[in-house]
Amino acid sequence: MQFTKGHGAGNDFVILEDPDGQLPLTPSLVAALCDRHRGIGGDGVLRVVRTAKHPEAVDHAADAEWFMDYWNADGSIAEMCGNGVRVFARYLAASRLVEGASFPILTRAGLVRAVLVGDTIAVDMPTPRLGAAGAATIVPLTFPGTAVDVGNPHLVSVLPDGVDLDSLDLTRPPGFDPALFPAGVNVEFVTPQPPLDGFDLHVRMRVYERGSGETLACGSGALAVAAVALRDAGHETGTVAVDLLGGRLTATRTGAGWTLAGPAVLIATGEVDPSALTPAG
Ligand SMILES: N[C@@H](CCC[C@H](N)C(=O)O)C(=O)O
Repeated sequence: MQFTKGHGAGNDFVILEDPDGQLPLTPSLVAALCDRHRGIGGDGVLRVVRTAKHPEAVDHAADAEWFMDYWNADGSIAEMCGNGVRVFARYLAASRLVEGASFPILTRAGLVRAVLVGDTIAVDMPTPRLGAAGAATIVPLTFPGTAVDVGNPHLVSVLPDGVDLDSLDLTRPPGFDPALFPAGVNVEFVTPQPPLDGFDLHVRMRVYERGSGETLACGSGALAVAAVALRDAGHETGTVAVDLLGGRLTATRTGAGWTLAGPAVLIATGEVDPSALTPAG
């Protein structure tokens, strides 16, 4: 099985090109591929499949040629991946599966458009929808937060003064209210940062991702964090610098919608023998 490995701000993916949707991809194969000791290793899998050839996407075949079939490292499926979609775009362009520097991609959270500008890729993302108040627990502490829907679910918690972002133990999943997030949630912890030239707001965040654990970056999470930061600052629009363990992402809200910009890098290609992988679980 041919694969490519890539990452966006350290959020890393195994990319499988499967234009006709014929790969027998299963949760256990995805988990085995993403295993960092016995597999290739990754926070998730991006299957590159023609929209016309995927049952979840075929109705939108006229809107985009390619569908991002995204899987988390544990083999679960998610609606959106903000870093994944940039890496997906980089792969499409590098493999000459698309023409030009701007093209649509179908995701489970809807149609987006990627624009390639040098090392950076900007994607017009789903508008984050702010929801109910919630809370994230890292025993013995509980942090109030806000539910944010970016196509996938997020819980954004701005840390109170005196709590050091770097001190949080994210080796285990933070607790959350399952009634508020019946399908699970990605949990972001945030601290405001000093102003930065060229940005309206500047924050740092760490994330515990549903299905993948703590990752170096989460693009949809950065968008959720930016939406909360703009709300808290009383801004209708603006550009937010979001610093993550793996680097900086830029989230911008204009009157026309939201854009997420950042790096996307392909680092390797190879061949993996699925029969040599250790089944997950
Ligand atoms: N890392 C991604 C988000 C991937 C999906 C997430 N773990 C979920 O289950 O919703 C990003 O960059 O947005």
